[in-house]
Amino acid sequence: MGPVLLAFALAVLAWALVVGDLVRRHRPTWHWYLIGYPVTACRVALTWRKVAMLNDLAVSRRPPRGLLGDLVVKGDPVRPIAPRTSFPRATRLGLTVSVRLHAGQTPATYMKASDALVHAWRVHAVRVTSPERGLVLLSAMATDPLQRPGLATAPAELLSALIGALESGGAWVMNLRLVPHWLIAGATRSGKSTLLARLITQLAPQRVALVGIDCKGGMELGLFAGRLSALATCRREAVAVLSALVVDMQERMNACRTAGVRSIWELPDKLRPVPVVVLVDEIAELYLSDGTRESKAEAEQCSTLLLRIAQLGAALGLHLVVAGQRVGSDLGSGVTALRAQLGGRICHRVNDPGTAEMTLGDLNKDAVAVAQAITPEERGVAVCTGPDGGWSRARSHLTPTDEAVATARKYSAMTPELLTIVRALAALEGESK
Ligand SMILES: Nc1ncnc2c1ncn2[C@@H]1O[C@H](COP(=O)(O)OP(=O)(O)OP(=O)(O)O)[C@@H](O)[C@H]1O
Repeated sequence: MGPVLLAFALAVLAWALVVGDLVRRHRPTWHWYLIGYPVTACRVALTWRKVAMLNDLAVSRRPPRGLLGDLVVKGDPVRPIAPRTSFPRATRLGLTVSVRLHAGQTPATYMKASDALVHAWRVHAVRVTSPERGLVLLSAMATDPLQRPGLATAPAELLSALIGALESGGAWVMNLRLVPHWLIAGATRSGKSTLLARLITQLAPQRVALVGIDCKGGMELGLFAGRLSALATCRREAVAVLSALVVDMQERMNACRTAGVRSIWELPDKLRPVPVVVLVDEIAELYLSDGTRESKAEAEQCSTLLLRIAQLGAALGLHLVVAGQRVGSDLGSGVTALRAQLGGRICHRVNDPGTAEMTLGDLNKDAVAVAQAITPEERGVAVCTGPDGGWSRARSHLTPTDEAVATARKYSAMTPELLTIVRALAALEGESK
């Protein structure tokens, strides 16, 4: 009987392994709840004390010095106590543990230890947040949720665009009413153009004017020309378009002043001008100068005009979405000043640490580190800021170019005419003839 039983046990084990592997591949959530979560929860419980001690999360109630006879001796604190944790709670493909902070500790200490937790718990990532004073929440993710993000949904609102999915599984939404201006950074092939295409397809069906500034000869934004109220393809045209927008902005200001309101959103529907979203592809093209006086003057003009629109445009329905491969202070002080006005930030994979720092550094140092860890294979993955001041990893929904172009064409009849800009561009054309 012995060998028969052994063979039977081995067969059951082999069957369980095969079924387990099938479930893991085809039903990862079931696999997580049945096997992954219990195993990881045990790992959290068994390793917590050791990880806490090795990463300075544990503290000793006794002072690190004491008296030995007449001698004062110093040494490592004895019997350090690890912070109290809650029972690990399962989430979809992850778990959360809340930790009560020792007096004097801050969430930053836990952020530093997150890498050690990743290895000890054998999970994809651990994020640290602080939902209330004295408490940190450690959220562990078993796998990268952005590898195959689900299609998130969000309510359709004016000036709001569903861009993709957040690491938490929620919808990644760019709402220009909540955050009026945005900076998007990313190296070549990181997913910037795909994101801009996604934004255009989402805004195209709305009563919104889209203005493009693409000084790479209009190669990217030119594809959507049918739905653009104006397109500048060189810096000279950009200056004309931005100057016309500033004139338009002054008219909007006058309209608000006459009606005694603070923003165009308080104007009656009949009087409210159409909101304008200015999309700038490759910001560096506007700021770089070849050293000639004319080029320097143009760069300075662009810088001043963009800054004016960013400073005053939000209440007047003028919004900036500025994208670039490299955003650094070497482009001039104007870029740093502009960045301060662009509250929304999106950072894809970047080539230089300076760009990640410039995009996210003034908001959150941990977000910079996470953006720098995005690999070339993770196209469309970015670190984005939210309206509440927080940040998250996210991935845009892949919108193929032909689909975006078709959508722009479909809604081309909805393109509002911005007369000031059309006249400015016509005047420029007249000058060059
Ligand atoms: N969200 C995404 N999911 C999957 N693939 C993506 C995603 N976004 C972009 N890609 C892929 O990455 C490639 C590069 O994307 P994209 O052209 O948008 O990059 P880019 O940053 O604009 O590059 P460049 O500056 O050279 O134009 C494309 O082939 C696209 O299919």
